Amino acid sequence: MTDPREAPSLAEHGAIPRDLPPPSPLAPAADALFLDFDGTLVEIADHPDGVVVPPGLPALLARLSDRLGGRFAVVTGRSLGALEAMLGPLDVAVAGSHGGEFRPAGSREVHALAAPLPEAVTTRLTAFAEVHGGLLVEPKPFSIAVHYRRHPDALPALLACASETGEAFGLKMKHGKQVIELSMPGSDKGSAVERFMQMPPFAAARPLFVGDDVTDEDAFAAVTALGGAGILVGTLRQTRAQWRLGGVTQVHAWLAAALTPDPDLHKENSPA
Ligand SMILES: O=P(O)(O)OC[C@H]1O[C@H](O[C@H]2O[C@H](CO)[C@@H](O)[C@H](O)[C@H]2O)[C@H](O)[C@@H](O)[C@@H]1O
Repeated sequence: MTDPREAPSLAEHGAIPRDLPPPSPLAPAADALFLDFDGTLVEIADHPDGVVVPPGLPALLARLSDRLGGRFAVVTGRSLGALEAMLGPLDVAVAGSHGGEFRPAGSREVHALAAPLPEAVTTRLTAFAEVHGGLLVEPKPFSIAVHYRRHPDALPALLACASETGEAFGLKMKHGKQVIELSMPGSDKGSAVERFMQMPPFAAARPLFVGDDVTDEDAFAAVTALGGAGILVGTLRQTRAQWRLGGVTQVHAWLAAALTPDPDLHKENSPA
């Protein structure tokens, strides 16, 4: 089996993703592609604002969307505002704040898939961060992130505070890469993918989701349930993804190769 679109079920391979084989071109008429941002399209940096965006990345995203007839989206934990602050205005479909914000391709109208985060949550976590060495708080419209990368000793206290705050406000807690996030219920990356897949031009396509973080697991589960496959980026771990790419460099190489026109496509589509 060499095609990620023919991924086996988890039971068949014991939930250990296999290295993605050399890329076959994305099938323009059949595939939908969803990409995470941090740790997938850009390398992880010490600070959320310290990420280095490769100069050709916005153009690459546009080409992927064109190639797939619009069945393409970036699905990130960042707010859409933060994403576009780095990439510039995007015409492709996007979902932000871990599925809380959703925008179809070619539109500037953002749809909310969750209720807004109560201001009191930001107030509470900001106060906590101040007395713990100035932890970095990143409020978003439908979630909030507290980064402990520069203050790892604060993690036990942060977990306790986040857990208590999550219970008090009915929020979901996620433990990402050196970050604790609290999100409004009712949305995650999986529900964002499901929402896209209900809409034209996504409907009936085979979805692939490429992501590195535990917060991408909801999306891996969603694409698998829809007949597609998850592609984990980075080191091996327990995951719902079926396939794996070694890192950001390998993701870019895979995307570049997947964009290469399929020499057999014309033959396959030609009448006998
Ligand atoms: O869903 P993603 O696009 O992967 O976003 C997940 C979170 O990414 C950002 O934080 C992570 O990346 C930072 C920059 O490399 C790094 O400093 C931090 O430690 C990571 O957790 C972003 O700041 C969050 O809002 C996203 O939810």
